[in-house]
Amino acid sequence: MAAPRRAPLPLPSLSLNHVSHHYGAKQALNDVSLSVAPGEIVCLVGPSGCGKSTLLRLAAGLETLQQGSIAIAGQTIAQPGASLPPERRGIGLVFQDYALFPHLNVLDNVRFGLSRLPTAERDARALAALQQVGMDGFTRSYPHALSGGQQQRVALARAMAPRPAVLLLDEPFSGLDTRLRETVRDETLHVLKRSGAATMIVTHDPEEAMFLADRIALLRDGKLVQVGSPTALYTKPADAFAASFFGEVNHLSGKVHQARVDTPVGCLTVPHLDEGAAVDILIRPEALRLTLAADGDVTGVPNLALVEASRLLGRTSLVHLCVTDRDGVPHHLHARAPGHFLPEDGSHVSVTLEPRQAFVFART
Ligand SMILES: Nc1ncnc2c1ncn2[C@@H]1O[C@H](COP(=O)(O)OP(=O)(O)OP(=O)(O)O)[C@@H](O)[C@H]1O
Repeated sequence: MAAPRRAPLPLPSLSLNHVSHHYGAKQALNDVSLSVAPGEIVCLVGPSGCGKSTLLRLAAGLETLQQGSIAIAGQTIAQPGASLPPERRGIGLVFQDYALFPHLNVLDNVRFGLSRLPTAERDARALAALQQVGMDGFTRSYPHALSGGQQQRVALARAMAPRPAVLLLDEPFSGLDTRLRETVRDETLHVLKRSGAATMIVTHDPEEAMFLADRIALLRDGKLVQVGSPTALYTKPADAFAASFFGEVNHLSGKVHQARVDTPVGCLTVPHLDEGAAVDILIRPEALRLTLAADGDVTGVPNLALVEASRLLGRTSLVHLCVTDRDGVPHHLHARAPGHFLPEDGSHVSVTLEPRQAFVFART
């Protein structure tokens, strides 16, 4: 019987293929391949200097491609020696500083990118884009009279008004204070999703990436470390760097014995690692579940820990613990408990380890 015919997968709106880039002797990107599907949001994250902005600038055409190729909707738009200029790529750009024209009002800022359309259509499109971001009440205002959040929304409307297939945003929220940033990025997420554009966002903030992204691309020293859903990067990190990048971790070390690794708070099974291998153990603070030990004699309490300090951090409590391994060596660990859980300094707790939030990697 013939196999059922499947609908062809849509072409990715943006694909970067084997892209490498040097600034003089400095290698900023090393063989990076990444694609963004229509309607998808991909966040580029990584520590400062890892090459995020360079990748975005290459996609935008603001940097000349040296190695690899870039395609939009399956058409190559850049390869070494032959590149379409930024304005002919069908890309919308939003930068950290919004880059609005100070001498143009809000409506004219948004109309700017629509010069090829008849006037009536230009106005209608610009207004529609401003409506999408809730700024249609400010058409006659000038950028200096707008707050940072309002300017950011106008910049987004300007980038979206020509209905580009690809939107590129470089640290779009970093100029906003914490409160405003949360509101604006929530609104932006919904606007971007409605736009249907393939969107690539550069951010150095892992939490922001987890909030916005359908997929996250984690870069380190110009190389892709891992690409996947926020859940995959958080729960199945590719290495110790990826595990530490998306949240605090406790670091321990150990050795594999009979497919297990012993820690002062319990055993972890590691069938994939070689017998005798030295390993790094990374445990998220929320993986340590605490139970108060009864007052008095605590001998025999499993995985006993001494409470050194505890602090309420709002929705969670952070408990500083001292645990002792089999050799009597003390280790300082952080545990995070939901809600209000503040055992007294000097008291004892029993610790249970949630293995899904603990990661073991062979030491390299
Ligand atoms: N124009 C340039 N000339 C020389 N080196 C550069 C240039 N632009 C970037 N670099 C270097 O290339 C590397 C990657 O820079 P890039 O700006 O892409 O990193 P990034 O991840 O965006 O960093 P940040 O988060 O700090 O903005 C860094 O080491 C940086 O110093």
